[in-house]
Amino acid sequence: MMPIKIFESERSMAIGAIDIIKSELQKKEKLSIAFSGGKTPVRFFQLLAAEDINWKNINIFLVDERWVPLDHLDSNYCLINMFLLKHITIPNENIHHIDYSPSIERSRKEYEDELLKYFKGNIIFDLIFLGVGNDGHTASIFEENEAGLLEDVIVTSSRSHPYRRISLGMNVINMAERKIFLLGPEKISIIESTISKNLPVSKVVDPEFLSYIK
Ligand SMILES: O=C1O[C@H](COP(=O)(O)O)[C@@H](O)[C@H](O)[C@H]1O
Repeated sequence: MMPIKIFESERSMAIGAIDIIKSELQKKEKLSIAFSGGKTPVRFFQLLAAEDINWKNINIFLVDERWVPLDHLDSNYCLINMFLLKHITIPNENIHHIDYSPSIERSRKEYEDELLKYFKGNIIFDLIFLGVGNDGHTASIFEENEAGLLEDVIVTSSRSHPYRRISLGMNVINMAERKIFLLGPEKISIIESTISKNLPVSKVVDPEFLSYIK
């Protein structure tokens, strides 16, 4: 059984996640945070947007993205923008999205270069918020994407999911100071079975799991 912090409701899980950001902000002047997309973090984004936070001190990054334009409804950036970014006051330069460039390799490289520039060569996020798919994928790292996992930013795809993807590599995820999974109640059994099945989520070292009861 993996240690999972279980909250009473989706709202209290979101508040738990916000408290992590606030407590890190008390320790550090500036924070780098990478957010995942998907349905699970929507409530978290909505409540976070209403918080009194000095966003000038936070740089926001994407954990992963589908290779689609930023205003495409399947874009993770589009979702984060809809529920968080457009409701907060944050300098444009603090938002680091994964652009839809003419080739996917160019999108990957541009994002990698941006990360290397921001982190001065050593990509160590303060916080990474992760999700898990029903098939045990995390970020956009699927079971079939064993190759290239050591690179900082990778191009991935899956037979069972639409679009090619761009994702932080597992090494970069594991270098982060804290890796926090937000899980709907239906994801608990998935998490519990990932280790025996060796699914991508089981490769995250020292993860923190937050979930809630139905
Ligand atoms: O494909 C993705 O799915 C996961 C999980 O999404 P959810 O809708 O089941 O919460 C997400 O973490 C990832 O960012 C996204 O690209």
